[in-house]
Amino acid sequence: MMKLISATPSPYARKVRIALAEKGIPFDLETEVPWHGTSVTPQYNPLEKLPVLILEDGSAVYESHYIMEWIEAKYPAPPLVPADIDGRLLARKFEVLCDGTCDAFVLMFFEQMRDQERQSPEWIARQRRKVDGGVREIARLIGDRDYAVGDSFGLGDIAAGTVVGYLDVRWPDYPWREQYPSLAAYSDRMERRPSFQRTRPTPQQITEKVV
Ligand SMILES: N[C@@H](CCC(=O)N[C@@H](CS(=O)(=O)O)C(=O)NCC(=O)O)C(=O)O
Repeated sequence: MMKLISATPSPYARKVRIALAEKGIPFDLETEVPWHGTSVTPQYNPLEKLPVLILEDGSAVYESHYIMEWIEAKYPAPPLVPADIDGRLLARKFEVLCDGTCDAFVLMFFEQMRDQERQSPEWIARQRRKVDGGVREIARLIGDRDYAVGDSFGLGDIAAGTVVGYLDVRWPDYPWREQYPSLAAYSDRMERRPSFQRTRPTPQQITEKVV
């Protein structure tokens, strides 16, 4: 059976977990803290990042957007991207926008883990601007739509739903719900899907020095 290396808060890993659940693909979940010396992630990904999908032949598929593309290519039914090229491209654009928003948050999160006097306020402000801009654009694209792309659930919803679900867990004070009530209602609808309910993110304790 395939195995997915994951971490409890990871929005990137949650995308893959949701896709596998929506397609009914069985897999073993291996949860770890990739920041700890005990992490097995580097054995499978030279970039030392999870998620990593380990195939039955032992080979590894890594980088969440590529794992999502791999899953869609190998297990096309039910589709998570539209058949039309513009719909497919828009779904991928959502994933780029949402992954990038998470990336900026992660950079800010770890900068703020540094001793106060070693933190760069300029760097934090730059990353915060990207998180604000990313969430603003996600809210604009979603508007008051039922789904991110077209008229059915898919990759765009997985990407958008996981990034705001991640902010709820990692940055509970971030006021995106007050700023974007339609996005908040959309997120609440997504979180009612069984694939989202089974993959709710939770914080992890990082006990080793990372920065
Ligand atoms: N672009 C990567 C980002 C993955 C990523 O940053 N993973 C984190 C864990 S989490 O932030 O998703 O919880 C990681 O493994 N970090 C370890 C490292 O960067 O060395 C993807 O989309 O898969």
